[in-house]
Amino acid sequence: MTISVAVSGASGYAGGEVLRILAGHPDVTIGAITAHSNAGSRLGELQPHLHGLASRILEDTTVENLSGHDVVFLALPHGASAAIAAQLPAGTVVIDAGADHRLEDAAAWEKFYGSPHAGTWPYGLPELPGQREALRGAKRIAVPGCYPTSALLALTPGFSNHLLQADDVVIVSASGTSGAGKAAKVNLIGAEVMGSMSPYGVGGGHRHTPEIEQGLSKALNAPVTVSFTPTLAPMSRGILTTATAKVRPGVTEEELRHAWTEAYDDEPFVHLLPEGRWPATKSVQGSNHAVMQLALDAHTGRVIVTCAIDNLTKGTAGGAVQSMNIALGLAETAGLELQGVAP
Ligand SMILES: NC(=O)C1=CN([C@@H]2O[C@H](COP(=O)(O)OP(=O)(O)OC[C@H]3O[C@@H](n4cnc5c(N)ncnc54)[C@H](OP(=O)(O)O)[C@@H]3O)[C@@H](O)[C@H]2O)C=CC1
Ligand SMILES: CC(=O)N[C@@H](CCC(=O)OP(=O)(O)O)C(=O)O
Repeated sequence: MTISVAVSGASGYAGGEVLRILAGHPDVTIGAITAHSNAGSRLGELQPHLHGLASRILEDTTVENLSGHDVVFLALPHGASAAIAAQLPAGTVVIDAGADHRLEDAAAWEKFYGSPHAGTWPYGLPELPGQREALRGAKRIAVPGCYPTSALLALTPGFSNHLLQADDVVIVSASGTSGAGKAAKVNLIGAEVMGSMSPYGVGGGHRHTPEIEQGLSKALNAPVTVSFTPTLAPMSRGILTTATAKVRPGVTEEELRHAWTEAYDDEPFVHLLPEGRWPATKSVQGSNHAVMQLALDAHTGRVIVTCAIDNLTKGTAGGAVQSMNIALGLAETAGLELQGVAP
């Protein structure tokens, strides 16, 4: 079976990463590739690493150009995907890398994104409880944000097994600058970023806070509140998330390790590392894997979980392709046999 796929936002980081993965996918042919200001350009000028697709021309991102494919990936700025998605045929699998369809709470959407809520689609993080089943046969998929991917993978086993307290969750993440997209911004230029680290969105203001709270609250089946601080790190890609929460009285490190092992032992892309080894972003760079480690800090009664992903792969395009594979009944790992890189 060959699946025809269109990729919008193909000049950007997320769309480019979708193409990098699809170029090696055994069941896919790449149809239309579209952009906005770069429509009309050769892909090779904008994504020089995609050698096999270099001569392809970017078309305008229109419903007409995206129609007629089995699957459409939307890798567009927030707010741009909902209008296009609404006009694509109901039978097409539409996978939105943007935030438009992630949140269930319309008020939270309006507060953090400042526009009307477009609705909620099945969430493309199959490792969450029940989520793989929800993605089977899905025609619309919301790809999680990159920070929520790492944070939810880090803490979900603790909440779904009722091992953690819900009101004192602290998450600090460091991200490579590609997480901010390809458009030129002064805070992302080399002189600002190289050899320097700085937080942003401090004090509950980051739009991924409600997305993380939504996921953890579902895992616990009760409200979870989160303090989330993102940090810009001097690297091009990768996320290292450190998530901590108070454990419930009497919970031991052995119980914690057992819960995380049970959750991820059979997962092809999520790994609790052997005891004593801690995650590094480089070991997952360019791959769809997430690696994590945990410890119980007996002094404060907190579990510390550190999780590394590649923001563009497991955090966006890899997760998107993994979800597509599940939705279409393909092998879940198809096209995703990508390894990390050595230091
Ligand atoms: N970067 C990351 O780590 C992650 C990104 N995402 C999401 O993926 C989406 C794309 O992000 P990213 O690739 O980083 O961003 P980029 O800025 O790198 O790319 C944006 C893409 O959208 C196109 N575009 C810009 N404006 C419009 C418009 N008005 N209508 C249609 N297309 C438009 C651009 O085309 P052109 O270049 O031709 O102007 C470009 O192809 C976002 O929603 C983001 O939240 C999700 C998880 C992680
Ligand atoms: C470094 C950086 O700027 N990161 C982005 C998150 C990127 C991402 O995953 O999320 P979305 O899909 O929700 O855009 C940010 O903080 O907004």
